[in-house]
Amino acid sequence: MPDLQLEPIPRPRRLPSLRGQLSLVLGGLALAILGLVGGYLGSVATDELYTAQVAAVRATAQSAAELLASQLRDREREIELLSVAPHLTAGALDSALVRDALERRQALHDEFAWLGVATPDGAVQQASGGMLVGRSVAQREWFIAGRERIYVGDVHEAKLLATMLPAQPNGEPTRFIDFAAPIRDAEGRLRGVVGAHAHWRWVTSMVESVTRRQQPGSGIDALIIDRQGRVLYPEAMKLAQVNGEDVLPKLANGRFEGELAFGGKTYLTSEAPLQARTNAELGWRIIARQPLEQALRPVRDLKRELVLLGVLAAGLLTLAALLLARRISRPVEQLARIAERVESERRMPDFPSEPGAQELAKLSTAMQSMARSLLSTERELQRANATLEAQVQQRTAELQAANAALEHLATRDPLTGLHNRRSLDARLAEAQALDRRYGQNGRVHGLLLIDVDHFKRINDQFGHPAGDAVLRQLATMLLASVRVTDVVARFGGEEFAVLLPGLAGPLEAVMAAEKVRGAVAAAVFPEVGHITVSLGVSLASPDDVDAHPLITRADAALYEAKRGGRNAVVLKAADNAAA
Ligand SMILES: Nc1nc2c(ncn2[C@@H]2O[C@H](COP(=O)(O)OP(=O)(O)OP(=O)(O)O)[C@@H](O)[C@H]2O)c(=O)[nH]1
Repeated sequence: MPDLQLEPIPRPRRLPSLRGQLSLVLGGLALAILGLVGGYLGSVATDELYTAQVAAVRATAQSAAELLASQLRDREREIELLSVAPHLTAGALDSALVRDALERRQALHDEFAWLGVATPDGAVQQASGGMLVGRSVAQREWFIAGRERIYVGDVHEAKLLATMLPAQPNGEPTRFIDFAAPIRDAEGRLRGVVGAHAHWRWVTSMVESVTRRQQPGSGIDALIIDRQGRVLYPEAMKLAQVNGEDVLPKLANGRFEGELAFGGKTYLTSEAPLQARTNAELGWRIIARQPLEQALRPVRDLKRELVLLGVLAAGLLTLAALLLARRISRPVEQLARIAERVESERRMPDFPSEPGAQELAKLSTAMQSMARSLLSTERELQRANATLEAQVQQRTAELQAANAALEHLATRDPLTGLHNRRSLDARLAEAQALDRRYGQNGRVHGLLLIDVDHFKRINDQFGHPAGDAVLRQLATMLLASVRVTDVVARFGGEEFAVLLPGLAGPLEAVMAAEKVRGAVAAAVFPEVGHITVSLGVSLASPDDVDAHPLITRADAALYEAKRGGRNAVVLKAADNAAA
């Protein structure tokens, strides 16, 4: 199987988290949409509000103008009806009936300060409260006009009546607007003039009632200006204008419309003409105005509310974006953790049962299958590894045993189990090397060569197997007679050798040889009886180039022992050694 070298997985560089990116994108998107939609709706709404404020100001001006026009027309009709009343068109103008009629009218309409009738030359004949009776009104505008037609006159300060009437509660001078109509008899001849003075306060209170109806705190007020552009109402502006102040704005198109500055303050302004429905051709204009600052307050309030709402919505959207991002990223993070656990714990973890989305479910299933396959492959590999290891151990043991057997075969003699000649040669070489290295302390190794005396006869007399048995018993005896550090070997045929390492001198070697000789001579060999051995002894010499001279010397010594009569030990020293 080829060795799979896997590239190490590169560590990813530090990236922003999926959750962070999702939050940023979703939150940013939500905020952008909110900003666009909010901005658009805000601008539409503020435009609408501004238009509504303009409409409210215009409606105020128109309402006040219509109310005034209708009320003036009613009073005008009242005077006209009075002028055709039977007790005025016929009968004496100074009768109590006339006065009664005038006072009834006054009681009905308390805005009338004075009602009276005058002769065609201006002498007052009868009047409410008897005021001005007998006085002349011939020079008064209302009288002059009233002789000809139905008249509604401009506002003016009371002259003759000023002292007769109670003062105005607000301290303003008593002002009137005048109504007059000619009194004619059945033939259409002028019998006199009926006139009435209505309080100016009645007019202003009508305007005030309209402005009062507006939203509290709206700051809408109204002005009345006459044909010549003089302010009639309110009183403070009128006085300021009389004193030469520039109380009215400069008009570009002659109309009080739009944003105009009154005395340094900007107002949203609209005007309505007092419609001349009957003979009232006063030419007044009713101007409604609202401080721009107050007109724009709802717009500002709306903007502030929109901003607050926007911030709140942005907060909620951001929260929603965070939650959504968390909902999307959590299963992914969970799967990543599971993958890490598969790697670290090497077991199948629990996968989420509800991954949250179809794609995530697919990913989860794919990861499960991958993890299962990986873990199962790994387990198989582990099993195979374990089997392989056991096999390797077994094979190693077998190999070691075979090696040992081989070693035994190579180094041991099959009949006796002793070292064979090859092994002895190796040990002799080793002993020589050791002597060379550590020989300074005088210790040397020696060699015994042991040969059974007349072994041929044993074979001949008792048979070859009995000879083998003698050889095996001899091997056992040799092993028992020498030190464990000595090496006993079968040298060949019926000849044995003993390597004696670390000898203090030749005597020690001879003693070992004698011990062997004596032991063999004393031993009884089954079937064969007694036998003897001859021994040649030699000690290694520093002059020996290898083991061969040592063996030659031992062999020579053995030969001498045989020749000397057998059952003997002969030492053969090296040529340079002392015998
Ligand atoms: N039974 C048996 N005999 C062996 C073995 N190896 C050698 N021999 C015999 O040992 C005998 C050795 O005889 P010789 O060399 O003539 O020496 P010997 O009879 O011992 O006489 P001396 O050594 O002179 O005392 C031969 O007859 C060999 O056949 C063996 O493994 N088993």
